[in-house]
Amino acid sequence: MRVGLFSVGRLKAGPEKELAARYIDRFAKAGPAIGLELGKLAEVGESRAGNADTRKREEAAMLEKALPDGAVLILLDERGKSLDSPAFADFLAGFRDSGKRDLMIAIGGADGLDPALYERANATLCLGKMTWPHQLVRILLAEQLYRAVTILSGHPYHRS
Ligand SMILES: C[S@@+](CC[C@H](N)C(=O)[O-])C[C@H]1O[C@@H](n2cnc3c(N)ncnc32)[C@H](O)[C@@H]1O
Repeated sequence: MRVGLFSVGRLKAGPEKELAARYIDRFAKAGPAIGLELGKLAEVGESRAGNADTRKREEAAMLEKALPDGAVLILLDERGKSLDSPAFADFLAGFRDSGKRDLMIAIGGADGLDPALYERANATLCLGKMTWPHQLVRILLAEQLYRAVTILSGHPYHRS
């Protein structure tokens, strides 16, 4: 199964971009052995429309364009469901084992994600109850994807 990321807000060159890329690269290298491949990495700039509802609608339209046909859509939101790392690994493996070809995880911009996306999404997950900037969310998610692969493959990176 290909695991892609959609992010509103571009990462500038610097330590956040480097760290996110480091974990994405580790995920890309270790994932195929357990049936998880790196999918599409879609990064779009924040909409500049006049109000938050319009901005979120425009950003949601960009997400719809980037979504592969039939993809599982997972939203990240501080009000979402909290999973520990082994449960996140099982969550991914469940979609993989049910034969899904693509799964895309979406991170919103400063306004968050459009409400319509929550109806379309297969699940909404959180990385704790605090609100993080999208740059840090990208890093946290990338690390958890790599960690999930190590859990599923029995690699000692994750020690519970
Ligand atoms: C700065 S936050 C936007 C907060 C916005 N006020 C809202 O109501 O959603 C940018 C994005 O980072 C992600 N995010 C921030 N904190 C998170 C958390 N604790 N768990 C999961 N995702 C989070 C979400 O995708 C969010 O849309």
